[in-house]
Parts: sequence; structure tokens; C-alpha cells
Amino acid sequence: MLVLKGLRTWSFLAGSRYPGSAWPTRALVQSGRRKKLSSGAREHYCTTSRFPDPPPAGKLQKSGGETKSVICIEGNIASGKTTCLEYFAKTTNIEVLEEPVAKWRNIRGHNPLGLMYQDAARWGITLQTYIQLTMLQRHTRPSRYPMRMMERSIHSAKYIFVENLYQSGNMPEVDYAVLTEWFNWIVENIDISVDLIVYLHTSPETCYKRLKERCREEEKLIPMEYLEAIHHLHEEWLIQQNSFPVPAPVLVIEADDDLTKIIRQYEENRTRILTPSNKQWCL
Ligand SMILES: Nc1ncnc2c1ncn2[C@@H]1O[C@H](COP(=O)(O)OP(=O)(O)O)[C@@H](O)[C@H]1O
Ligand SMILES: O=c1ccn([C@H]2C[C@H](O)[C@@H](COP(=O)(O)O)O2)c(=O)[nH]1
Repeated sequence: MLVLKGLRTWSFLAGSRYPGSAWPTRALVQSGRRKKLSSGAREHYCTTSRFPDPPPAGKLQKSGGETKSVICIEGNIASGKTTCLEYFAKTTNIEVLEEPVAKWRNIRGHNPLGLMYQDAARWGITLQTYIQLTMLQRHTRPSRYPMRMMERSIHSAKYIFVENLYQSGNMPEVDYAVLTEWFNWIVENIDISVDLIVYLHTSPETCYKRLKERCREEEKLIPMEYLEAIHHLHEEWLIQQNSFPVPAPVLVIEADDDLTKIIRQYEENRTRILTPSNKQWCL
């Protein structure tokens, strides 16, 4: 392991290892189909990889047992997810839930996010255990709104970030196995269903530029290779759909553009984003 300025650096692109996944993956997701939409957004829909709808009897429901639509905004670090949520929060009457990053930066005076970036092999399991819990809390939080828009999901925490730690050799197999068992139990017993994934598709270079502009203290250590690895895992999961189950149809927004153009895309896709039950545009 390389050491730089006293900190453990990252080795991101170790060989692929996928034991213990919750579902059979490649065989299922290869039946996914895709089409190009006129608005410039691409849609990918994989019926066979969706969670059962409604959830099987006996599964714990979201608190209150109410039925609501859940839209998850997925994408690389600094791809513009929070900005997207802020835009929809201002212009629609829906519940918007940002990622609980403040909690990840301060749990009883400790900063697991910062620790993870300093020494991923030591603190990766700590951070991801807490993220899995806080994302579960997000998914199951009671709401009076019929629609919820969330930043990321418990699914991407597992399939992107845990996976990256494991594949890059920064998470021991035993830690990966324990997190996977927890995740599988949650999937099988708690309703964490999603109705639409909006994937903000960016180049790692764009994210690197935006990350530097945003200048979050803990993220100053992030090298370009990390964003490339996270990008690659998103592409496999949501575009090629050949790594892990995709829990909902995917609407791809090309998000490298400046803010004015992105907002135009949000407007062009507003109905599709806010009517996830309308599958007319799906294959
Ligand atoms: N389309 C855009 N063009 C230029 N800068 C953007 C754009 N979208 C977001 N930003 C800026 O990039 C940084 C990261 O955006 P943010 O929404 O926080 O990303 P995320 O929530 O995905 O990490 C912020 O400083 C934000 O103001
Ligand atoms: O499961 C996760 C989710 C997020 N992170 C890290 C990545 C970023 O440094 C922050 C917040 O992400 P944004 O993309 O800026 O919203 O949290 C993680 O390590 N694991």
C-alpha cells in the first residue's frame, strides 16, 4: 500500500470480486432493454431486476404503511445531485431528502467520512455501516407527501461505495460479508423499494472540477482515479446493467452541461421524473 504524507492512499481498481450478492445478477439484468428518448434523456428499464411490487407479504412496510412514489437521484460525487434536489424542492410540492452527510461528518464528535478518506482500509467498514443505517432511516422515514425524492439510496451505498472499497482491496472479505448479510436481510425484510432512478451522467473530469470548486474539507484527498472508479461502477450498474440488481427504471440525464442547460433538461423531463408510475415512456 502506498503511503503519501502519512496518509494511506487509494488503490482503486483491483480485480473484480462479486461473492455474496443479494440476487443472481448478470443473467437477470441482461434482459434489460433501453431506448433513446427525444428529450435527450436515455431510459433503461429492466423489468426482471426490479423488486417485487407490491412487496411480498410479511415484509416490513415503510413507517405508516403508506404507498408513496420514491425517486432516487444517483450519480458520482459532485455530479450535481444536491443541486438537482434543491431545484425540485423549490419548484414542486414533494418531499426532498438530501443525503445525511452532516451525520456522516459528525457522530458523537467523530467524523467517519473524514476518517475513511484518511485511511479507507481502517475506516471504510465504519463509515459504510453507518451510511447503511442512515440510508435505511431515510427510506423508511414517515412522510405526509405522496412523493419522495432522495439523494442516492441504500442500493448505491452498497453497490457503488461498499463495492469500490472491496474491489480496491480496502475492505477485508469478512467486513464485506457482514455488510452484505445486513444488506440482504434489509432487502428481504424491509420495504426499500424505489420507483425511478434519475442518473446524473457526468464525466469523472467534470466531477473532479466541481469537487474542487465545492471544496469539502474531507474530500481534498480524493484523486481523479477514485472518481473514475466510482464512475465505472455506476456505469456497470445503471447503464450496462451487468453488475447488480437495478431496483427501478433508470432515466439518464446528461449532466456535464452548465446549470442553465441542466435546468432546461430538468424541465423537459419534469413529467417523466415526477410521474414515475407513468410507464408510457418505458420499453
Ligand atoms: N451543472 C452544473 N454546472 C456547474 N457547476 C455545478 C453544476 N451542478 C452543480 N454544480 C456545482 O458543483 C458542486 C457540486 O454540486 P452538488 O450538487 O453539491 O453535487 P453532489 O450533490 O452530486 O455531490 C457545487 O459547488 C455546485 O454548485
Ligand atoms: O455510500 C456512500 C455514500 C457517499 N459517500 C461519500 C462520497 C462523498 O464524499 C460524500 C457525499 O457524497 P456526494 O456525492 O457529495 O453527495 O459521501 C461514501 O463514501 N459512501
